[in-house]
Amino acid sequence: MISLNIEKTLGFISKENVFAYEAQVKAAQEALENGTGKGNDFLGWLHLPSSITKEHLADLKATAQTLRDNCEVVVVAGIGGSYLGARAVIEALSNSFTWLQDKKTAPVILYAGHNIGEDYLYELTEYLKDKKFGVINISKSGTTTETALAFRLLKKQCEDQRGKDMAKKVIVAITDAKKGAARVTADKEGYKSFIIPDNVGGRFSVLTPVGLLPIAIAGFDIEKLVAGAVAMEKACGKDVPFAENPAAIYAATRNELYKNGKKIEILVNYNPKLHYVSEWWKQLYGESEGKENKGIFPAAVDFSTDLHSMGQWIQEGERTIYETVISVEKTQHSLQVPSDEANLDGLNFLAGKHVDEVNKMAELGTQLAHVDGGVPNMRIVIPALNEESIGGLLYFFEIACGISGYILGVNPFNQPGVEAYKKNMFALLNKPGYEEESKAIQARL
Ligand SMILES: O=P(O)(O)OC[C@H]1O[C@H](O)[C@H](O)[C@@H](O)[C@@H]1O
Repeated sequence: MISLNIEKTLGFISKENVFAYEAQVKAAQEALENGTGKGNDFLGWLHLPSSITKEHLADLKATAQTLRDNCEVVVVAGIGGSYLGARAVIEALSNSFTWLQDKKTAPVILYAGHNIGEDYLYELTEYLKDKKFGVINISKSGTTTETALAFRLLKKQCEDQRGKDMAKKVIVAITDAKKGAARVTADKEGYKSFIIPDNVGGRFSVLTPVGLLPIAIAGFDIEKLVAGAVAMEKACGKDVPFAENPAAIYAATRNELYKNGKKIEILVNYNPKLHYVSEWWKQLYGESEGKENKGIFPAAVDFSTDLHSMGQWIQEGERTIYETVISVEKTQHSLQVPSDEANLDGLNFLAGKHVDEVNKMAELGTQLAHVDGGVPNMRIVIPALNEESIGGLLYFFEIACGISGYILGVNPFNQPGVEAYKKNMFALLNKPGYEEESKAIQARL
């Protein structure tokens, strides 16, 4: 189970003021439960973990097995909420060098549709030329340009290389039940498909097939992942007293920090495998709260790596930041620093210590230094990088985000601002239906 400690924020804000949010948190929890708040048509994630059935997981696992049996490589095509959750979990749980290992226990998972890089796509398609590969086409709207473009290339390549029949077997669609081009294509081509429920927004969809299928293909236990989320659904439930509810405390603390001029939250990890959990978290909080000219800016660093690049700014830059550290209690493997008679590097004071002991002292030393430098610090501890912990962590951030957004007074479940760039891009590319916008934008250039 994860735990949250806010002690090191309390030199900057008072516990009393954090606890003064109790009523607002309660109101937010009730609005979520009763569906009476803003964006209430997007609350399908709230009790999603506990509503996932064994049959659904079995269906996902069977499809995962088909791809595992028939593919050396699986390309996950998606962007934003249709990509980051799967990548976050897969990278958190995978061996860091998995793609370099000769003996593979699962297909290599690659990603596409999350950029419009010509070189990226060229190099990907080149790499896939002699590979038995499959594709998961993930898009809630079914019309996202980045994903659709990548899928057009990959679909053709898969059919050309593997034949239409095999392509049908190893291409899976995860999209809306009825609308969008991805649905039309899946139905027409007869792909196996999974539905993204209407009431679950992209950034809250990691525990739908959007996340679960790629995670299962990568060889991880989706039952345990969901069980971790179910446990957290209970631990963060609306009837859990404020002081014992980590999501309530996190939501209250970050709002109080924001009120006190801390406009940027830096999510910190001390384990490179958590990099994409931070990327996922950035979308979750950025799209949920950054609106109406309000919202904490979600940033992230990987320590100790970034202590050697961003450490200076964090220690002594503008004091508008606070840190939320994700600390992993136990490592998966054991490695000790060897002793060396010559001690030329002067490291014998570390001999016999586990690498993680050094890491933990880096973490503690950094926390104290940053607090001394004027940076409030929260600490989330997860037991280990395993399915249960990660499932719990993801749900914890989701529920805290819903509460936090309601406290802030915004609709945490829409993202109207994302359309602005798309409109301009379509106008510039002369997309049919954008004739007026094309004329208007051309006049501005
Ligand atoms: O799943 P899709 O419809 O393809 O959307 C993918 C992503 O892109 C959109 O522009 C939104 O900003 C995100 O919230 C969404 O997760």
